[in-house]
Amino acid sequence: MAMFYGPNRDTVIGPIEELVDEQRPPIYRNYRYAEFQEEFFRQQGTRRMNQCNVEIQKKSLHNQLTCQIALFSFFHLIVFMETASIIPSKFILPEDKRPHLSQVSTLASIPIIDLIDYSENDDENKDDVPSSLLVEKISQACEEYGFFQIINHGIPEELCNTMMAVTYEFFELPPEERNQFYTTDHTKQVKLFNYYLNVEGQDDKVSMWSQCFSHPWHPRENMTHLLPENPPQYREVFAEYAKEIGALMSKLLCLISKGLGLEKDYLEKRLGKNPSLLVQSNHYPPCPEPELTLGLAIHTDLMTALTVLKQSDGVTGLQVIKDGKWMAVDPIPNAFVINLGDQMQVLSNGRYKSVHHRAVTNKAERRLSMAMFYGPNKDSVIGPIEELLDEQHPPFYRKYHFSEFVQEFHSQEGTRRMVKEVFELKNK
Ligand SMILES: O=C(O)CCC(=O)C(=O)O
Ligand SMILES: [Fe+2]
Repeated sequence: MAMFYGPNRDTVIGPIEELVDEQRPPIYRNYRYAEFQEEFFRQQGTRRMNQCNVEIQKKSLHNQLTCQIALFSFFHLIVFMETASIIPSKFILPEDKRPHLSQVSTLASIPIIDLIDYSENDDENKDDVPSSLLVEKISQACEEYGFFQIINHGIPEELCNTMMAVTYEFFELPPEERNQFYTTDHTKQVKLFNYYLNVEGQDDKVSMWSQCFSHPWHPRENMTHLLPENPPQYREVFAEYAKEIGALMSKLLCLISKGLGLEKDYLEKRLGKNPSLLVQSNHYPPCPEPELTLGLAIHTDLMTALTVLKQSDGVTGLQVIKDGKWMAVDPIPNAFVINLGDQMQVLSNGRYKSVHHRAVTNKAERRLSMAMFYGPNKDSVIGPIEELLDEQHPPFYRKYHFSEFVQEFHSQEGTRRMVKEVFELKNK
């Protein structure tokens, strides 16, 4: 365990004047420590930040500043993001990848669907019969937007608020404590990591202005002991939250199955027993230059069928594409954002959309989002649902075991991933 003691960002560093005379002229010029940090980030190659023992010895001809940095780690990246007043070039996107915030539509919105209308009748089996009007609304949202928000979903507001507060507390832990979860090993169950964007024609990857924390959300018994011990309530609150989200996911899968004209338990069965259930919490510190950065790059939720996302109240950041234009998904108090992943697009043979989205940063406030993912069991066979196919509707994808998709996903590491495209048939 290395304990570091470095200068304040504004401290001027250079050869101590008392040690300099005519026989020993200065061999370094003075610099502000912030400038040294900027130079450090500028010199980052394509290495991953998990290489905790990095040595760099490089002479910058430009300013004759020689850096020799040992033991620089992810720890510093976290500290830097949380205290920065200028942003290092490592986070700066090339012009064509920037968010162009003034062009984002704030007037349009994704559908808002009230789940209070869940059931059609009031008898004791009411939960078994979802209202056909609701089924229709959700089906339309899935076809047109691939995204919608739900209100009156039945999950206690206080539990959601506590979950968000405790997750914030996790990201507030001292970096050296949070850092124990940092890894780039994707096989790790519990991980803290950064996303990068590979830019064509550029050696350096651009880092996203966020930190992400991911772990399974079920089965609880298998993983509780792996979750953070700090904040002390994390394990307990998360277990309660996961239980509620699990029940909500079942309802949503039932509504979506009905929307496709299938039995209400079709999708849950098709996705298999022991589905892949992961949570990803994304923490976005305030950013001095929102126009130059992204919190999360444009993506679809590749490995999932369904995502239930909670976002911080009052802080906007999520944006989705609709008709080629970016649209903000402003948070509604006590609502969830629901979106479909690539597995649902394949299952519905392209009828329901997995839509591109991204997260942008802002100067004023930090933001947190918590995405709960529901993906197939690794042995499940995914492909266009047979009942949706006929002569007029030929399959657009070939069938695959989900494990095959996962393998393809990992083999495309470092590229702009096009995974479901590998399984496309010529009919498309
Ligand atoms: O921060 C957000 O709202 C977006 C999160 C997201 O898209 C994801 O975790 O996949
Ligand atoms: Fe996403």
